[in-house]
Amino acid sequence: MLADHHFLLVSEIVGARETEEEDQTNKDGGRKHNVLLYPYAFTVSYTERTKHHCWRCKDIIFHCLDEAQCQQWVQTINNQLSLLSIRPKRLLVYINPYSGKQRGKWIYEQRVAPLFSRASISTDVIVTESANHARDHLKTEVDLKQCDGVVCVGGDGMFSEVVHGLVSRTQSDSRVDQNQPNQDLVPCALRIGIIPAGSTDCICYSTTGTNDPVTSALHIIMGDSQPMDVCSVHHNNTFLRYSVSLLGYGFYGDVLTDSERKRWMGPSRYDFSGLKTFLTHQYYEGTVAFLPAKDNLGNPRDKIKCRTGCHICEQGANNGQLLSGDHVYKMAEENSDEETSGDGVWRVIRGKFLAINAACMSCACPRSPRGLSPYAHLADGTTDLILVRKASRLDFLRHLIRHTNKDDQFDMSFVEVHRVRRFSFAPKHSNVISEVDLSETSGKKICNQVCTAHPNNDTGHSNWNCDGEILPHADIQVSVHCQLIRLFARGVERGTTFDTYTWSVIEGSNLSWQA
Ligand SMILES: CCCCCCCCCCCCC/C=C/[C@@H](O)[C@H](COP(=O)(O)O)NC(=O)CCCCC
Ligand SMILES: Nc1ncnc2c1ncn2[C@@H]1O[C@H](COP(=O)(O)OP(=O)(O)O)[C@@H](O)[C@H]1O
Ligand SMILES: [Ca+2]
Repeated sequence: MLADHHFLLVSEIVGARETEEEDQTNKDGGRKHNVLLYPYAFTVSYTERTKHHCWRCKDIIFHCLDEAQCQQWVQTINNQLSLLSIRPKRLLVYINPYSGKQRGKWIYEQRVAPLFSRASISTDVIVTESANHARDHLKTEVDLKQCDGVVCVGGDGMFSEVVHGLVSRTQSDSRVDQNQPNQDLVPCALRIGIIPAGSTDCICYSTTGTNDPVTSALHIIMGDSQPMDVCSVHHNNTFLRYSVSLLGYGFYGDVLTDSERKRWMGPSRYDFSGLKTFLTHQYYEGTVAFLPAKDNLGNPRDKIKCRTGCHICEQGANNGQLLSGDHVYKMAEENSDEETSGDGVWRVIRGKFLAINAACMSCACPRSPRGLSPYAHLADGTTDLILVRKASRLDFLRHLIRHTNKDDQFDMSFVEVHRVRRFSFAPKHSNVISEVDLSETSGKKICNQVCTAHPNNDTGHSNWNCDGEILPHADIQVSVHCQLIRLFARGVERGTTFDTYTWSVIEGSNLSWQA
Protein backbone atom coordinates (compact mmCIF):
# COMPACT_ATOMS: atom_id res chain seq x y z
CA MET A 1 0.00 0.00 0.00
CA LEU A 2 1.31 3.44 -0.95
CA ALA A 3 0.62 4.80 2.55
CA ASP A 4 3.14 2.32 3.97
CA HIS A 5 5.84 3.35 1.57
CA HIS A 6 8.07 6.37 1.36
CA PHE A 7 9.78 7.43 -1.81
CA LEU A 8 12.89 9.48 -1.94
CA LEU A 9 13.92 10.97 -5.25
CA VAL A 10 17.61 10.44 -5.85
CA SER A 11 17.66 13.98 -7.17
CA GLU A 12 16.57 15.21 -3.73
CA ILE A 13 19.23 13.38 -1.75
CA VAL A 14 21.95 15.59 -0.31
CA GLY A 15 24.37 12.81 0.57
CA ALA A 16 24.89 9.56 2.46
CA ARG A 17 27.34 8.74 5.22
CA GLU A 18 27.95 6.08 7.85
CA THR A 19 25.99 6.99 10.93
CA GLU A 20 27.92 8.25 13.93
CA GLU A 21 27.27 6.22 17.05
CA GLU A 22 25.68 9.10 18.95
CA ASP A 23 23.35 9.84 16.02
CA GLN A 24 22.07 6.29 16.12
CA THR A 25 21.09 6.43 19.75
CA ASN A 26 19.93 10.04 19.90
CA LYS A 27 18.23 10.76 16.60
CA ASP A 28 16.57 7.52 15.65
CA GLY A 29 13.21 8.38 17.15
CA GLY A 30 13.93 6.19 20.15
CA ARG A 31 13.80 3.00 18.03
CA LYS A 32 16.65 1.47 19.97
CA HIS A 33 15.61 -2.10 19.08
CA ASN A 34 16.96 -1.42 15.57
CA VAL A 35 20.35 -0.66 17.05
CA LEU A 36 20.38 -3.99 18.81
CA LEU A 37 19.13 -6.03 15.86
CA TYR A 38 21.07 -4.13 13.21
CA PRO A 39 24.07 -2.47 14.85
CA TYR A 40 25.44 -0.94 11.63
CA ALA A 41 23.73 2.08 10.13
CA PHE A 42 24.02 4.75 7.49
CA THR A 43 22.35 8.14 7.26
CA VAL A 44 20.81 9.60 4.13
CA SER A 45 20.28 13.38 4.15
CA TYR A 46 17.60 14.70 1.82
CA THR A 47 15.60 17.84 1.15
CA GLU A 48 12.10 18.24 2.43
CA ARG A 49 9.74 21.05 1.50
CA THR A 50 8.18 22.88 4.43
CA LYS A 51 5.95 25.95 4.50
CA HIS A 52 6.35 29.11 2.43
CA HIS A 53 8.81 27.67 -0.11
CA CYS A 54 11.33 26.81 2.62
CA TRP A 55 13.35 23.63 2.30
CA ARG A 56 14.96 21.71 5.11
CA CYS A 57 17.63 19.03 5.21
CA LYS A 58 16.31 15.88 6.91
CA ASP A 59 18.12 12.69 7.91
CA ILE A 60 16.94 9.10 7.71
CA ILE A 61 18.88 6.33 9.36
CA PHE A 62 18.98 2.89 7.72
CA HIS A 63 20.13 -0.13 9.71
CA CYS A 64 22.20 -2.97 8.29
CA LEU A 65 23.34 -6.37 9.36
CA ASP A 66 27.02 -5.78 8.84
CA GLU A 67 29.49 -3.02 8.15
CA ALA A 68 30.23 -4.13 4.59
CA GLN A 69 26.57 -3.82 3.63
CA CYS A 70 26.49 -0.40 5.24
CA GLN A 71 29.55 0.84 3.37
CA GLN A 72 28.20 -0.53 0.12
CA TRP A 73 24.98 1.41 0.48
CA VAL A 74 26.83 4.65 1.27
CA GLN A 75 29.14 4.19 -1.68
CA THR A 76 26.37 3.27 -4.09
CA ILE A 77 24.24 6.25 -3.14
CA ASN A 78 27.13 8.70 -3.32
CA ASN A 79 28.23 7.23 -6.65
CA GLN A 80 24.72 7.78 -8.00
CA LEU A 81 24.82 11.37 -6.80
CA SER A 82 28.20 12.03 -8.37
CA LEU A 83 26.68 11.02 -11.72
CA LEU A 84 24.31 13.99 -11.49
CA SER A 85 26.48 16.30 -13.55
CA ILE A 86 24.31 19.36 -12.89
CA ARG A 87 25.43 19.32 -9.25
CA PRO A 88 28.37 21.57 -8.37
CA LYS A 89 31.42 19.95 -6.79
CA ARG A 90 33.67 22.97 -6.31
CA LEU A 91 32.36 26.40 -5.33
CA LEU A 92 33.91 29.80 -4.89
CA VAL A 93 32.23 31.58 -1.98
CA TYR A 94 32.35 35.34 -1.24
CA ILE A 95 31.06 36.55 2.12
CA ASN A 96 30.28 40.22 2.76
CA PRO A 97 30.73 40.44 6.56
CA TYR A 98 28.88 43.78 6.67
CA SER A 99 25.67 42.85 4.84
CA GLY A 100 22.34 43.26 6.58
CA LYS A 101 22.72 42.65 10.30
CA GLN A 102 26.38 41.67 9.81
CA ARG A 103 25.59 37.99 10.27
CA GLY A 104 26.83 36.74 6.88
CA LYS A 105 29.87 34.94 8.25
CA TRP A 106 27.87 33.26 11.02
CA ILE A 107 25.10 32.24 8.62
CA TYR A 108 27.59 30.70 6.23
CA GLU A 109 29.63 28.86 8.85
CA GLN A 110 26.73 27.60 10.97
CA ARG A 111 23.91 27.02 8.50
CA VAL A 112 25.45 26.50 5.07
CA ALA A 113 28.97 25.06 5.32
CA PRO A 114 27.78 21.88 7.14
CA LEU A 115 25.33 21.19 4.31
CA PHE A 116 27.97 21.69 1.63
CA SER A 117 30.17 19.27 3.51
CA ARG A 118 27.36 16.66 3.65
CA ALA A 119 27.01 17.04 -0.09
CA SER A 120 30.79 16.60 -0.54
CA ILE A 121 31.12 20.05 -2.11
CA SER A 122 34.54 21.60 -1.72
CA THR A 123 34.75 25.36 -1.28
CA ASP A 124 37.16 28.27 -1.50
CA VAL A 125 35.84 30.88 0.89
CA ILE A 126 36.78 34.56 0.68
CA VAL A 127 35.55 37.05 3.26
CA THR A 128 35.59 40.38 1.43
CA GLU A 129 37.73 43.17 2.82
CA SER A 130 36.23 46.11 0.94
CA ALA A 131 33.53 47.02 -1.54
CA ASN A 132 34.23 45.58 -5.03
CA HIS A 133 36.69 43.01 -3.65
CA ALA A 134 34.58 40.14 -5.05
CA ARG A 135 33.91 41.94 -8.36
CA ASP A 136 37.56 42.68 -9.05
CA HIS A 137 38.71 39.25 -7.93
CA LEU A 138 36.30 37.61 -10.39
CA LYS A 139 37.18 40.06 -13.16
CA THR A 140 40.88 39.53 -13.09
CA GLU A 141 42.26 36.91 -10.73
CA VAL A 142 40.15 33.78 -10.56
CA ASP A 143 40.69 30.75 -12.78
CA LEU A 144 37.02 30.21 -13.58
CA LYS A 145 37.70 26.71 -14.91
CA GLN A 146 38.59 25.63 -11.37
CA CYS A 147 35.04 25.97 -10.03
CA ASP A 148 31.49 24.96 -10.91
CA GLY A 149 29.80 28.03 -9.54
CA VAL A 150 30.11 31.20 -7.50
CA VAL A 151 28.21 31.79 -4.27
CA CYS A 152 27.70 35.16 -2.62
CA VAL A 153 26.68 35.54 1.01
CA GLY A 154 25.05 38.93 1.48
CA GLY A 155 22.39 41.14 -0.03
CA ASP A 156 21.46 42.37 -3.49
CA GLY A 157 24.56 44.59 -3.56
CA MET A 158 26.84 41.62 -3.02
CA PHE A 159 25.03 39.65 -5.72
CA SER A 160 25.43 42.64 -8.01
CA GLU A 161 29.19 42.61 -7.40
CA VAL A 162 29.40 38.97 -8.42
CA VAL A 163 27.25 39.59 -11.51
CA HIS A 164 29.49 42.50 -12.55
CA GLY A 165 32.61 40.43 -12.02
CA LEU A 166 31.33 37.41 -13.95
CA VAL A 167 29.59 39.26 -16.79
CA SER A 168 32.52 41.64 -17.35
CA ARG A 169 35.01 38.79 -17.23
CA THR A 170 32.96 36.79 -19.74
CA GLN A 171 32.77 39.75 -22.14
CA SER A 172 36.45 40.59 -21.89
CA ASP A 173 37.41 36.91 -22.39
CA SER A 174 35.23 36.97 -25.53
CA ARG A 175 36.46 40.43 -26.62
CA VAL A 176 32.97 41.93 -26.46
CA ASP A 177 32.73 45.69 -25.92
CA GLN A 178 30.33 46.44 -23.05
CA ASN A 179 30.16 50.11 -24.03
CA GLN A 180 27.92 49.40 -27.03
CA PRO A 181 24.31 49.55 -25.80
CA ASN A 182 23.07 47.36 -28.69
CA GLN A 183 25.78 44.78 -28.24
CA ASP A 184 24.73 41.15 -27.83
CA LEU A 185 26.48 39.98 -24.68
CA VAL A 186 27.91 36.50 -24.14
CA PRO A 187 26.05 34.52 -21.44
CA CYS A 188 28.05 33.51 -18.37
CA ALA A 189 28.95 29.86 -18.08
CA LEU A 190 29.03 29.66 -14.29
CA ARG A 191 25.93 29.67 -12.15
CA ILE A 192 25.58 31.99 -9.16
CA GLY A 193 24.16 31.04 -5.78
CA ILE A 194 22.83 33.55 -3.25
CA ILE A 195 22.90 32.88 0.47
CA PRO A 196 20.65 35.69 1.72
CA ALA A 197 22.15 37.77 4.52
CA GLY A 198 21.34 41.28 3.30
CA SER A 199 18.90 44.10 3.91
CA THR A 200 16.37 43.47 1.13
CA ASP A 201 17.31 40.09 -0.39
CA CYS A 202 14.94 40.74 -3.24
CA ILE A 203 16.82 38.66 -5.82
CA CYS A 204 16.93 35.61 -3.58
CA TYR A 205 13.26 36.00 -2.58
CA SER A 206 12.10 36.46 -6.17
CA THR A 207 13.98 33.40 -7.42
CA THR A 208 13.28 30.92 -4.61
CA GLY A 209 10.13 32.32 -2.96
CA THR A 210 11.89 32.90 0.35
CA ASN A 211 14.97 34.47 1.91
CA ASP A 212 16.10 31.45 3.85
CA PRO A 213 19.82 30.52 3.82
CA VAL A 214 19.23 26.77 4.24
CA THR A 215 16.77 26.72 1.32
CA SER A 216 19.28 28.55 -0.86
CA ALA A 217 22.07 26.17 0.16
CA LEU A 218 19.88 23.20 -0.81
CA HIS A 219 19.05 24.73 -4.22
CA ILE A 220 22.79 25.08 -4.78
CA ILE A 221 23.47 21.49 -3.72
CA MET A 222 20.68 20.15 -5.99
CA GLY A 223 22.35 21.99 -8.88
CA ASP A 224 19.22 23.95 -9.77
CA SER A 225 19.45 26.31 -12.69
CA GLN A 226 17.34 29.41 -13.25
CA PRO A 227 18.18 31.69 -16.17
CA MET A 228 17.85 35.39 -15.50
CA ASP A 229 17.66 38.59 -17.53
CA VAL A 230 20.19 41.33 -16.96
CA CYS A 231 19.72 45.00 -17.88
CA SER A 232 22.72 46.94 -19.11
CA VAL A 233 22.69 50.63 -18.23
CA HIS A 234 24.55 53.12 -20.42
CA HIS A 235 25.07 56.85 -20.46
CA ASN A 236 26.01 58.29 -23.85
CA ASN A 237 27.59 55.11 -25.17
CA THR A 238 29.47 54.49 -21.95
CA PHE A 239 28.65 51.43 -19.91
CA LEU A 240 27.59 52.28 -16.35
CA ARG A 241 26.25 49.16 -14.64
CA TYR A 242 24.19 46.00 -14.89
CA SER A 243 20.90 45.56 -13.06
CA VAL A 244 18.85 42.46 -12.37
CA SER A 245 16.12 43.69 -10.08
CA LEU A 246 15.12 47.33 -9.57
CA LEU A 247 16.16 50.37 -11.52
CA GLY A 248 14.34 53.18 -9.75
CA TYR A 249 14.41 56.95 -10.30
CA GLY A 250 12.59 59.39 -8.03
CA PHE A 251 11.18 57.68 -4.95
CA TYR A 252 13.47 54.62 -4.80
CA GLY A 253 16.51 56.61 -5.92
CA ASP A 254 15.90 59.14 -3.17
CA VAL A 255 15.28 56.43 -0.54
CA LEU A 256 18.58 54.82 -1.43
CA THR A 257 20.54 58.07 -1.51
CA ASP A 258 19.27 58.99 1.93
CA SER A 259 19.69 55.49 3.35
CA GLU A 260 23.35 55.15 2.30
CA ARG A 261 24.23 57.75 4.93
CA LYS A 262 22.50 55.59 7.54
CA ARG A 263 24.12 52.20 6.89
CA TRP A 264 24.85 51.96 10.60
CA MET A 265 21.09 51.44 11.14
CA GLY A 266 21.18 48.14 9.24
CA PRO A 267 18.12 47.05 7.23
CA SER A 268 15.82 49.47 9.07
CA ARG A 269 17.60 52.35 7.29
CA TYR A 270 15.23 51.72 4.39
CA ASP A 271 12.14 52.16 6.59
CA PHE A 272 13.48 55.41 8.02
CA SER A 273 14.56 56.82 4.65
CA GLY A 274 11.37 55.49 3.03
CA LEU A 275 9.23 57.47 5.44
CA LYS A 276 11.39 60.59 5.08
CA THR A 277 11.32 60.41 1.27
CA PHE A 278 7.58 59.84 1.28
CA LEU A 279 7.06 62.97 3.39
CA THR A 280 9.32 65.01 1.08
CA HIS A 281 6.99 64.10 -1.81
CA GLN A 282 9.38 65.17 -4.55
CA TYR A 283 8.50 64.79 -8.22
CA TYR A 284 10.81 64.96 -11.23
CA GLU A 285 10.27 66.04 -14.81
CA GLY A 286 11.69 64.21 -17.73
CA THR A 287 11.11 62.12 -20.83
CA VAL A 288 10.89 58.38 -21.03
CA ALA A 289 11.21 56.50 -24.32
CA PHE A 290 10.65 52.79 -24.54
CA LEU A 291 10.48 49.88 -26.96
CA PRO A 292 7.52 47.68 -26.02
CA ALA A 293 7.93 43.92 -25.82
CA LYS A 294 6.28 41.54 -28.25
CA ASP A 295 2.64 40.75 -27.49
CA ASN A 296 3.36 37.04 -26.91
CA LEU A 297 5.26 37.98 -23.75
CA GLY A 298 2.07 39.01 -22.00
CA ASN A 299 1.69 42.26 -20.13
CA PRO A 300 2.40 43.44 -16.58
CA ARG A 301 -1.27 43.15 -15.57
CA ASP A 302 -2.15 39.79 -17.11
CA LYS A 303 -1.97 37.97 -13.76
CA ILE A 304 0.40 35.33 -15.19
CA LYS A 305 2.97 34.73 -12.48
CA CYS A 306 6.49 33.65 -13.31
CA ARG A 307 6.81 30.16 -11.82
CA THR A 308 9.20 27.22 -12.16
CA GLY A 309 9.39 26.21 -15.84
CA CYS A 310 7.61 29.43 -16.90
CA HIS A 311 6.33 29.28 -20.49
CA ILE A 312 6.49 33.06 -20.95
CA CYS A 313 10.22 32.94 -20.19
CA GLU A 314 10.54 30.13 -22.71
CA GLN A 315 8.83 32.35 -25.30
CA GLY A 316 11.17 35.19 -24.39
CA ALA A 317 14.20 33.01 -25.05
CA ASN A 318 12.72 31.90 -28.38
CA ASN A 319 12.02 35.50 -29.40
CA GLY A 320 15.72 36.19 -29.04
CA GLN A 321 17.42 39.48 -28.55
CA LEU A 322 16.15 41.80 -31.24
CA LEU A 323 17.79 44.86 -29.81
CA SER A 324 18.90 46.59 -32.95
CA GLY A 325 16.98 47.47 -36.10
CA ASP A 326 14.94 50.37 -37.36
CA HIS A 327 13.14 52.10 -34.57
CA VAL A 328 10.36 54.46 -35.43
CA TYR A 329 9.58 57.00 -32.77
CA LYS A 330 5.99 57.62 -32.02
CA MET A 331 5.07 60.53 -29.84
CA ALA A 332 2.47 60.20 -27.12
CA GLU A 333 1.04 63.21 -25.42
CA GLU A 334 1.42 63.55 -21.70
CA ASN A 335 -1.41 61.75 -19.92
CA SER A 336 -2.41 60.16 -23.18
CA ASP A 337 -3.79 56.64 -22.95
CA GLU A 338 -2.81 55.92 -26.51
CA GLU A 339 -1.42 52.41 -26.89
CA THR A 340 1.15 51.36 -29.42
CA SER A 341 1.39 47.70 -30.30
CA GLY A 342 3.90 45.70 -32.27
CA ASP A 343 7.65 45.57 -32.08
CA GLY A 344 10.07 48.13 -33.43
CA VAL A 345 7.92 51.10 -32.47
CA TRP A 346 9.19 53.30 -29.70
CA ARG A 347 6.91 55.35 -27.51
CA VAL A 348 7.93 58.57 -25.84
CA ILE A 349 6.23 59.94 -22.75
CA ARG A 350 7.00 63.23 -21.12
CA GLY A 351 5.79 64.14 -17.67
CA LYS A 352 6.23 64.81 -13.99
CA PHE A 353 6.97 61.63 -12.11
CA LEU A 354 7.08 60.65 -8.46
CA ALA A 355 8.81 57.45 -9.50
CA ILE A 356 10.06 55.71 -12.60
CA ASN A 357 10.75 52.05 -11.85
CA ALA A 358 11.96 49.26 -14.07
CA ALA A 359 11.46 45.80 -12.57
CA CYS A 360 13.27 43.11 -14.54
CA MET A 361 11.74 40.56 -12.16
CA SER A 362 8.88 40.80 -9.66
CA CYS A 363 11.19 42.32 -7.02
CA ALA A 364 9.27 40.39 -4.37
CA CYS A 365 10.90 40.62 -0.96
CA PRO A 366 9.79 40.37 2.67
CA ARG A 367 8.73 44.06 2.60
CA SER A 368 6.60 43.43 -0.48
CA PRO A 369 5.82 39.72 -0.90
CA ARG A 370 4.22 40.16 -4.36
CA GLY A 371 6.81 42.72 -5.41
CA LEU A 372 7.01 45.92 -7.39
CA SER A 373 5.66 44.18 -10.49
CA PRO A 374 4.03 40.92 -9.39
CA TYR A 375 3.70 39.48 -12.92
CA ALA A 376 7.17 40.37 -14.19
CA HIS A 377 9.27 37.45 -15.45
CA LEU A 378 12.74 36.33 -14.46
CA ALA A 379 13.96 35.33 -17.89
CA ASP A 380 11.69 36.65 -20.67
CA GLY A 381 14.05 39.35 -21.98
CA THR A 382 11.85 42.21 -20.75
CA THR A 383 11.51 44.60 -17.87
CA ASP A 384 8.30 46.14 -16.53
CA LEU A 385 8.50 49.93 -16.73
CA ILE A 386 6.32 51.55 -14.08
CA LEU A 387 5.58 55.26 -14.40
CA VAL A 388 4.12 56.88 -11.31
CA ARG A 389 3.03 60.37 -12.24
CA LYS A 390 2.67 63.32 -9.94
CA ALA A 391 -0.20 62.65 -7.53
CA SER A 392 -1.35 63.69 -4.08
CA ARG A 393 0.50 62.39 -1.02
CA LEU A 394 -2.55 60.38 -0.04
CA ASP A 395 -2.83 58.72 -3.45
CA PHE A 396 0.89 57.93 -3.48
CA LEU A 397 0.57 56.42 -0.01
CA ARG A 398 -2.32 54.26 -1.24
CA HIS A 399 -0.12 53.16 -4.14
CA LEU A 400 2.78 52.27 -1.83
CA ILE A 401 0.59 50.41 0.64
CA ARG A 402 -0.72 48.24 -2.20
CA HIS A 403 2.81 46.85 -2.55
CA THR A 404 2.37 45.23 0.82
CA ASN A 405 -1.09 43.69 0.33
CA LYS A 406 -3.08 41.95 -2.41
CA ASP A 407 -4.52 45.08 -4.03
CA ASP A 408 -3.42 46.08 -7.53
CA GLN A 409 -0.88 48.90 -7.28
CA PHE A 410 -1.27 49.60 -11.02
CA ASP A 411 -5.02 50.17 -10.83
CA MET A 412 -4.66 53.89 -10.16
CA SER A 413 -5.13 56.74 -12.63
CA PHE A 414 -1.63 58.17 -12.12
CA VAL A 415 0.18 54.84 -12.58
CA GLU A 416 0.96 53.15 -15.89
CA VAL A 417 3.05 50.10 -16.58
CA HIS A 418 4.57 48.77 -19.80
CA ARG A 419 6.51 45.62 -20.60
CA VAL A 420 9.58 46.77 -22.51
CA ARG A 421 12.82 45.52 -24.05
CA ARG A 422 14.65 48.84 -23.95
CA PHE A 423 14.04 52.26 -22.50
CA SER A 424 15.80 55.52 -21.93
CA PHE A 425 15.23 58.46 -19.66
CA ALA A 426 16.24 62.07 -19.97
CA PRO A 427 15.63 64.48 -17.10
CA LYS A 428 14.17 67.82 -18.02
CA HIS A 429 17.57 69.48 -17.89
CA SER A 430 19.12 67.09 -20.36
CA ASN A 431 19.21 67.94 -24.07
CA VAL A 432 19.62 64.41 -25.29
CA ILE A 433 17.42 61.44 -24.58
CA SER A 434 19.60 58.85 -26.25
CA GLU A 435 22.01 59.69 -29.00
CA VAL A 436 22.16 56.09 -30.10
CA ASP A 437 18.44 55.63 -30.45
CA LEU A 438 17.71 59.00 -31.95
CA SER A 439 20.48 58.93 -34.53
CA GLU A 440 18.86 55.85 -36.02
CA THR A 441 15.51 57.43 -36.62
CA SER A 442 13.72 60.06 -38.51
CA GLY A 443 11.97 60.99 -35.26
CA LYS A 444 15.16 62.64 -34.00
CA LYS A 445 14.04 66.21 -34.49
CA ILE A 446 10.67 65.71 -32.88
CA CYS A 447 12.17 63.93 -29.92
CA ASN A 448 14.83 66.54 -29.33
CA GLN A 449 12.11 69.14 -29.31
CA VAL A 450 10.28 67.26 -26.59
CA CYS A 451 13.39 66.79 -24.53
CA THR A 452 14.37 70.42 -24.68
CA ALA A 453 10.88 71.86 -24.59
CA HIS A 454 11.52 73.10 -21.09
CA PRO A 455 14.73 75.06 -20.74
CA ASN A 456 16.96 74.26 -17.79
CA ASN A 457 15.61 75.71 -14.60
CA ASP A 458 16.03 74.90 -10.95
CA THR A 459 14.28 71.48 -11.04
CA GLY A 460 16.65 68.98 -9.45
CA HIS A 461 17.49 65.50 -10.59
CA SER A 462 17.02 62.33 -8.61
CA ASN A 463 19.49 59.43 -8.70
CA TRP A 464 18.89 55.99 -10.14
CA ASN A 465 18.74 53.17 -7.64
CA CYS A 466 20.40 50.29 -9.51
CA ASP A 467 19.93 47.13 -7.41
CA GLY A 468 20.75 49.20 -4.35
CA GLU A 469 23.70 51.11 -5.84
CA ILE A 470 23.46 54.82 -6.64
CA LEU A 471 24.09 55.70 -10.28
CA PRO A 472 25.91 58.94 -11.02
CA HIS A 473 23.86 59.86 -14.12
CA ALA A 474 20.19 60.71 -14.49
CA ASP A 475 19.98 60.25 -18.27
CA ILE A 476 20.46 56.61 -19.05
CA GLN A 477 19.75 54.05 -21.76
CA VAL A 478 18.71 50.57 -20.69
CA SER A 479 18.64 47.30 -22.68
CA VAL A 480 17.46 43.93 -21.40
CA HIS A 481 19.73 40.98 -22.16
CA CYS A 482 17.63 37.84 -22.15
CA GLN A 483 18.95 35.04 -19.88
CA LEU A 484 22.48 36.41 -19.60
CA ILE A 485 23.14 34.70 -16.27
CA ARG A 486 21.97 31.59 -14.42
CA LEU A 487 21.30 31.13 -10.74
CA PHE A 488 21.35 28.06 -8.53
CA ALA A 489 17.56 28.32 -8.16
CA ARG A 490 14.44 27.07 -9.93
CA GLY A 491 12.10 30.04 -9.68
CA VAL A 492 9.14 30.05 -7.31
CA GLU A 493 7.41 26.67 -7.26
CA ARG A 494 3.63 26.39 -7.69
CA GLY A 495 2.42 23.81 -5.18
CA THR A 496 4.79 22.64 -2.53
CA THR A 497 2.94 19.92 -0.66
CA PHE A 498 4.16 16.33 -0.65
CA ASP A 499 1.25 15.25 -2.86
CA THR A 500 2.16 17.60 -5.65
CA TYR A 501 5.59 16.18 -6.18
CA THR A 502 5.42 12.47 -5.43
CA TRP A 503 3.66 11.89 -8.75
CA SER A 504 6.93 12.61 -10.51
CA VAL A 505 8.69 9.60 -8.94
CA ILE A 506 10.37 7.59 -11.65
CA GLU A 507 10.55 3.87 -10.96
CA GLY A 508 14.03 2.45 -10.75
CA SER A 509 15.96 5.64 -10.20
CA ASN A 510 14.87 6.26 -6.66
CA LEU A 511 15.41 4.98 -3.19
CA SER A 512 12.30 3.57 -1.57
CA TRP A 513 11.68 1.93 1.73
CA GLN A 514 8.87 0.72 3.94
CA ALA A 515 7.95 2.46 7.15
C1 LIG B 1 3.89 52.76 3.62
C2 LIG B 1 4.38 51.45 3.17
C3 LIG B 1 5.41 51.59 2.09
C4 LIG B 1 5.94 50.25 1.74
C5 LIG B 1 6.62 50.28 0.42
C6 LIG B 1 7.18 48.94 0.19
C7 LIG B 1 7.70 48.80 -1.19
C8 LIG B 1 8.80 47.82 -1.19
C9 LIG B 1 9.30 47.54 -2.56
C10 LIG B 1 10.65 46.96 -2.45
C11 LIG B 1 11.30 46.77 -3.77
C12 LIG B 1 12.67 46.30 -3.54
C13 LIG B 1 13.45 46.23 -4.78
C14 LIG B 1 14.84 45.79 -4.43
C15 LIG B 1 15.81 46.62 -4.23
C16 LIG B 1 17.15 46.16 -3.73
O1 LIG B 1 17.95 45.74 -4.81
C17 LIG B 1 17.83 47.31 -3.00
C18 LIG B 1 19.19 46.87 -2.44
O2 LIG B 1 19.05 45.81 -1.56
P1 LIG B 1 20.20 45.39 -0.52
O3 LIG B 1 21.48 45.33 -1.28
O4 LIG B 1 19.81 44.07 0.04
O5 LIG B 1 20.27 46.47 0.50
N1 LIG B 1 16.97 47.72 -1.90
C19 LIG B 1 16.36 48.89 -1.88
O6 LIG B 1 16.54 49.72 -2.73
C20 LIG B 1 15.43 49.16 -0.70
C21 LIG B 1 14.12 49.75 -1.12
C22 LIG B 1 13.23 49.86 0.08
C23 LIG B 1 12.19 50.88 -0.11
C24 LIG B 1 11.33 51.08 1.11
N1 LIG C 1 34.09 43.97 3.08
C1 LIG C 1 33.31 44.96 2.67
N2 LIG C 1 33.38 46.17 3.26
C2 LIG C 1 32.56 47.18 2.87
N3 LIG C 1 31.64 47.07 1.89
C3 LIG C 1 31.54 45.88 1.26
C4 LIG C 1 32.36 44.78 1.62
N4 LIG C 1 32.02 43.72 0.83
C5 LIG C 1 31.04 44.16 0.01
N5 LIG C 1 30.74 45.45 0.26
C6 LIG C 1 29.71 46.32 -0.36
O1 LIG C 1 28.63 46.45 0.57
C7 LIG C 1 27.47 46.90 -0.12
C8 LIG C 1 26.22 46.32 0.48
O2 LIG C 1 26.28 44.95 0.41
P1 LIG C 1 25.03 44.00 0.53
O3 LIG C 1 25.57 42.63 0.64
O4 LIG C 1 24.07 44.27 -0.53
O5 LIG C 1 24.38 44.38 1.93
P2 LIG C 1 22.99 45.11 2.26
O6 LIG C 1 21.90 44.19 1.77
O7 LIG C 1 22.97 45.24 3.74
O8 LIG C 1 22.96 46.42 1.54
C9 LIG C 1 27.68 46.50 -1.56
O9 LIG C 1 27.75 47.67 -2.31
C10 LIG C 1 29.02 45.78 -1.59
O10 LIG C 1 29.74 46.15 -2.74
CA1 LIG D 1 12.43 39.93 -17.11
